[in-house]
This record gives sequence, structure tokens and C-alpha cells, in this order.
Amino acid sequence: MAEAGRRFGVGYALMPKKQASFIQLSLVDMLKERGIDLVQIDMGRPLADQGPFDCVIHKMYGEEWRKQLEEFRAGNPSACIVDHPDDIRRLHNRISMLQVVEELKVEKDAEEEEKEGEETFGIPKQMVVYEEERLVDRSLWEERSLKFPVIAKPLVADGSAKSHKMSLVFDEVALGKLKPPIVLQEFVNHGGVIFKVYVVGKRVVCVKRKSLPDYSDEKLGTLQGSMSFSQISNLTAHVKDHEKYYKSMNLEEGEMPPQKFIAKIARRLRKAMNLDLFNFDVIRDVRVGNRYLVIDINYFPGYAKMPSYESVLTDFFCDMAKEKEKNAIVGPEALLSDKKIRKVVSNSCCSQGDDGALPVSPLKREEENPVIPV
Ligand SMILES: O=P(O)(O)O[C@@H]1[C@@H](OP(=O)(O)O)[C@H](OP(=O)(O)O)[C@H](O)[C@H](OP(=O)(O)O)[C@H]1OP(=O)(O)O
Ligand SMILES: Nc1ncnc2c1ncn2[C@@H]1O[C@H](COP(=O)(O)OP(=O)(O)O)[C@@H](O)[C@H]1O
Ligand SMILES: [Mg+2]
Ligand SMILES: [Mg+2]
Repeated sequence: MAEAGRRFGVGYALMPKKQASFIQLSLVDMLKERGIDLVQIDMGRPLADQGPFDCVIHKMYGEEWRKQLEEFRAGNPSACIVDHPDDIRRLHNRISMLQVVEELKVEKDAEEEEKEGEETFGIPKQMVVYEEERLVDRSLWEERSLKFPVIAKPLVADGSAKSHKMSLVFDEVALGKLKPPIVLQEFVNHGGVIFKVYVVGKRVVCVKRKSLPDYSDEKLGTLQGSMSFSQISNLTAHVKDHEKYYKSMNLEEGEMPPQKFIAKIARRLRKAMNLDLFNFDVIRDVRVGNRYLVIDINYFPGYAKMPSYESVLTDFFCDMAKEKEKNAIVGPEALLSDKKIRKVVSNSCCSQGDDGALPVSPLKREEENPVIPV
């Protein structure tokens, strides 16, 4: 139920495929009830001429769009832009995206001692190669202690089909055929399951997905060349019904990582990257058991596949509206120490009593995928 005041307008700029998956009637309706309207941004007209928007969400690339956002911001200083293109940019490169995880580790080591038996996290060994002749440079491999098999990933992660084309490489012959710039990453056996951790502001949802199978040393001895694949964790994602989707992947059995541990990584990543809308892929290293490796971070992922997507997103936008309200009362100066000040908005509206409580999931799997506020 909306309050008497002005409604909260959220403009969205998304590619057609993303729009089709993200803007579902169930979300639009739930938001409407809470006084929030989702409005499509017309990419054929200047953004600054559109609105008014209290908030803009987007997943668009390029300098032209960046300029449009800047102009919009200049004309609408109280509107929030989720998220800033400068912050999103680091996720367009597979080296810089994981560097931030390495930086978290340093911060963690400094602030708390690692206790025996406790979960640890990191990233797989990896290196970037820019020139073809360097691909088979043994000294480079030794320097990084890299061994076959490796996963070859395009350096650029710009959302194109090409940027998702991976190959599992078993030997030097196949390695020589790769096209740099490419990231060579240690393949880590992980029980054939990845964990996708969706972050929506302060809310976090972790789900299991199918991944590449493990390879025994014996099996590896028989393998040659390379194997190409693309978006392996999404192969059955067209199945709409969540229950059927999980069953179809036989993922019932695998143990989930501890929620508190995952929430801690999510909270730190959110803060370090200054981003509200992202997910990250985590695998559990079977050699160690309680060691988790972050292998990928995606901006504005496929949220519609996330359990309770409507309520999680609705609560997020309600948070935005509340923040705006609060800011209108205390004034922006009071919040200047907050790094996220550029997202804070004023002249608010709406939102029924959202007290930050956990949203109720309509799905059966809610015990396994609870929404953890970070
Ligand atoms: O389309 P979806 O729903 O499969 O979402 C894709 C994501 O799937 P996920 O939610 O992680 O399962 C997908 O995640 P992965 O890279 O497959 O881990 C990407 O975020 C992809 O965006 P982009 O192509 O990298 O710009 C996302 O694609 P876009 O919808 O943004 O094009
Ligand atoms: N280091 C790794 N060890 C084992 N499997 C991996 C590793 N990196 C990626 N994978 C597998 O490859 C898939 C795609 O890799 P990812 O880096 O997530 O690229 P994308 O951006 O296309 O999702 C992952 O979901 C996982 O199944
Ligand atoms: Mg991925
Ligand atoms: Mg990705």
C-alpha cells in the first residue's frame, strides 16, 4: 500500500534480453503496492530529458551512456544512480575483478587471526597473457606455479557471447591455439557445483548451480587438447520453475557453504567495490574442503533466477526510498562520511513499513537459500 505522498520512480536502462528477464509483472506489481514505479528509460532520447526519476538502475556499456548518466546527475543531484559506471568498470576485466578479492584477504589478515579449521577464501592461481608467444613460456608458468589443466578465459568480460567462451586446456598444443589477451586460471576440482552469491544492497542470497565435473589424476592422464564451453551454470536456466530447476540439476545433496562466512565476503566485496547489484561465483576446493575460491563477479546478474527475487528487490528499492526520506530530514551533510553519498536521494515519497526484516520467501527452498542481510 502506497503512502499519500509522491511515488518513488525508478528508471531502468537494460538491454532487451535483460529487460525481458528482469522486468516481470510479479516484480512490477509488488513494487507498485509499495509505492514504487518501474519506468523504462527511452534509449533514443537524452536521459536528462526524461523522468523525473528518484533512482536509475542500468546495465549499459560505453562512453555515450556514461556521459548521459553524468548529465542526468548534474541536473538531478538528489537522484541515486545504482551503480556508478566507474565502479562497474572493474568487473569488465577478469583480472581487476578478482584483484579486489585479493585486497580483501590482506584487509582480513590484518584485522583478524585465521583460526584453525575455519573457512578461508581466495582466488585460483592465474595469470594474464597478452602475446601469443608468451602462452607457452615455461618460465612464466613456473613463476606462477601454474600447471595443466587450466581454464582459459577471455580477459574482457563485457557481456558479449565471446567474453563467456571458455576452454579447459589440457596441454601445450591446445594452449598455443588460444587467442590472447587471455587469462589462464588453474582448474580446481570442486565437486561439480558452484555457489552463486547474489547481492542486492545489504541482502545476500546464495544458490547452488551445476558446474564442470572433477577430473581425477588418472583421467587427466588420458586427456588431450582442450574442451570449449560457455555459461555452463546457465545451461538449464530456461526452466522457469525454481523447484524443477534445482531438481533437474540434481543439486539437492551438496553442502552449502556457511551463511555467515558467505555473508561476510559479500559485505566486504560490496563495500570495497562500492556496488549494490552484483553476484559472485564461488567454488569449494576439494583438496582443502573448507577453502573457497571466488572465480567470477558479475554486474547486475540474472536476478530473476534468484529465489524470492521479487521481495528481495522490492525491499532493496524500499531501502533506497527510506534512505532518501531520512536524508531529506537530516540533510545530506550529515551523511557526508558515507562513501555511498552519491547514491543518497532526497525529497522522498512512499514505502510501507519496511523494518529491514527478512523478506518471506514464497519458495520451498527458502530454508536453504535464506536472505541474509549484510
Ligand atoms: O541473462 P542471465 O539471467 O543468464 O544473467 C547472466 C548471468 O547469469 P547468472 O545470473 O550469474 O546466472 C551471468 O553470470 P555468469 O557470467 O554466467 O556467471 C552474467 O552476469 C551475464 O551478464 P554478462 O553477459 O556477463 O554481462 C548475465 O546476462 P545478462 O542477462 O546480463 O545479459
Ligand atoms: N578456476 C576454475 N576451476 C574450476 N572451474 C572453473 C574455474 N573457473 C571457472 N570454472 C567453471 O567455468 C564456469 C565459467 O567461468 P566464469 O569465470 O564463471 O565465467 P563466466 O563469466 O562466463 O560465467 C564457472 O561457472 C565454473 O563452472
Ligand atoms: Mg560465472
Ligand atoms: Mg561472469
